[in-house]
Amino acid sequence: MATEALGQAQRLANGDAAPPAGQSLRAWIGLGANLGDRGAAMAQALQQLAGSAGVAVQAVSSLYASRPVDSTGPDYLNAIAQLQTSLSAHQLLVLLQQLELAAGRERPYRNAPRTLDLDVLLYADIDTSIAMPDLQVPHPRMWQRAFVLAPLQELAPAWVSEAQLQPLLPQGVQRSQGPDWWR
Ligand SMILES: Nc1ncnc2c1ncn2[C@@H]1O[C@H](COP(=O)(O)OP(=O)(O)OP(=O)(O)O)[C@@H](O)[C@H]1O
Ligand SMILES: Nc1nc2c(c(=O)[nH]1)N=C(CO)CN2
Repeated sequence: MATEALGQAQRLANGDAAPPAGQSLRAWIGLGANLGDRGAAMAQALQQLAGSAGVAVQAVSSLYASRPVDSTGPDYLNAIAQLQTSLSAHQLLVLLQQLELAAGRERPYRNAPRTLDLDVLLYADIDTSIAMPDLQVPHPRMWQRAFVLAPLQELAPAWVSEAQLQPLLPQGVQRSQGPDWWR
C-alpha cells in the first residue's frame, strides 16, 4: 500500500527498519497474564526488557485486573509500558516473543490462558502503521480493549478519549495497583 493511500492520519513504516545509528524511538507494549504468578511474570519481563540491549523502560502504567475478553478462564492482570528503543519494530516483537517463551508461554488454541503475553501496541508514534505478515502496528485489536485503553490513557492521555473508553467499560477493568507494581 502506498504511504499516500493511508492518508495523513497514518504513516506506513518499515517494520524491519531500526532507528538511525545512535537514535532511538518510543514504543508501547502491552503486558498480560492469567496463569501462574501473573504480576511476578509481568514484572520479571519488564526487568528483563530494562536489561536488554537497545531497550529502556521509560514508563509503566498501573496494574489492571479484568475478566478474559473473548475468552474464558482465570482473571487477567494487564498493564502497558512505554519503551525507548533502538530496535526495529520487528526486532522488538522477536525479543517480546523470547521473553514469553522464557516465561513458559504455550499456545494450545486462540486466546488460551497464558503465563505471559507481550504485544507491540504502537511503535514510534500514534500514527505509525506497520503491515508485515507477523506484525501489525497499531496492534489490530487494541482499540476494542479496555485492558489496553485504560492503562494507555494513563501514559498518553491525549490518545484515548473518554468517548473511546466509556463503551468498553462493561469489560470490567479494575485498577489494582499503582505504577510502581513492577519494581
Ligand atoms: N502488534 C503485534 N504484537 C504482537 N504480536 C503480533 C502483533 N501483530 C501481529 N502479531 C502476531 O500475532 C501472533 C499471535 O500472537 P499471540 O499468540 O500473542 O496472540 P494473542 O495474544 O493470543 O491474541 P491477540 O493478538 O488478540 O492479543 C504472533 O505470532 C505475532 O506474529
Ligand atoms: N482481560 C483480558 N482479556 C484478554 C486478554 C488480556 O490480556 N486481558 N488477551 C487476550 C488475547 O491476547 C484475550 N482476552
